[in-house]
Amino acid sequence: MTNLVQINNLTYRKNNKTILHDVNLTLSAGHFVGLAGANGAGKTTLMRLIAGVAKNYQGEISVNGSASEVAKKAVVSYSDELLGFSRQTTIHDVVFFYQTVYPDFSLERYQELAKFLKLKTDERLAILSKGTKERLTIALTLARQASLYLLDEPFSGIDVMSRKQIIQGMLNWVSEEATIIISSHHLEEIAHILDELIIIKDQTILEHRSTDDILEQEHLSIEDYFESLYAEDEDYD
Ligand SMILES: Nc1ncnc2c1ncn2[C@@H]1O[C@H](COP(=O)(O)OP(=O)(O)OP(=O)(O)O)[C@@H](O)[C@H]1O
Repeated sequence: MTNLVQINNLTYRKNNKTILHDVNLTLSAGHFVGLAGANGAGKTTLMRLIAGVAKNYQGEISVNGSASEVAKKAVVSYSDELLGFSRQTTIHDVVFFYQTVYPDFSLERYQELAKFLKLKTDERLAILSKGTKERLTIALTLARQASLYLLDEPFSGIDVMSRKQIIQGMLNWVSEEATIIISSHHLEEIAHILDELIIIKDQTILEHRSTDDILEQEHLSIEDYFESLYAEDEDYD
């Protein structure tokens, strides 16, 4: 069976700086995967590469067996902070754009998500709070019927009570065959829904392990295990 994501010997440089070096990763369908790492470790960059947004890398990245950017964009749902829309654009206009561009975008599913996430249709992006923008990004990303969802720090501006509800809700919104990668600096909040954890350190994937394995073998919580791998670094905040 074809792996959902297959990365071989990936190295990515930008402006003469090596951001990721010799990354190898295999992901299969139907898992919740946490992506952890310190600030600047390369989490966003890795997501952009998997989504086909970042280009000019060395090595191989394939999704559902295809390395083409068009094929990746067709099966990977990734919304990077509503970039590209003017401040005057309304939520309704953004939704219409998604419907037009992505054949797998389900308006019915978006409406369910928007109701749950308390989004209004007529508001302009300019007046949305950080948390409301994040809610919109979550709704747009999950309203596609994709094979792979990438959520990059989706909850940083969302209040704690809503965060818990949204994290729980994600278990229902994403189909069992899909895989979802979530990056977060608050592993303790998402640890209970994760099947696997990826840790990026020193420009590469230091660990990719099942969370059950970490809990059983290391006798540490997911967040304590992550912190233990970074513990030797004095400048880690
Ligand atoms: N255009 C660029 N040119 C050079 N370096 C860049 C560029 N964009 C990002 N970087 C660097 O790439 C590294 C990885 O950045 P990235 O945003 O992927 O990290 P991250 O793990 O998502 O960080 P955070 O947790 O702070 O969001 C950082 O050191 C950053 O400074």
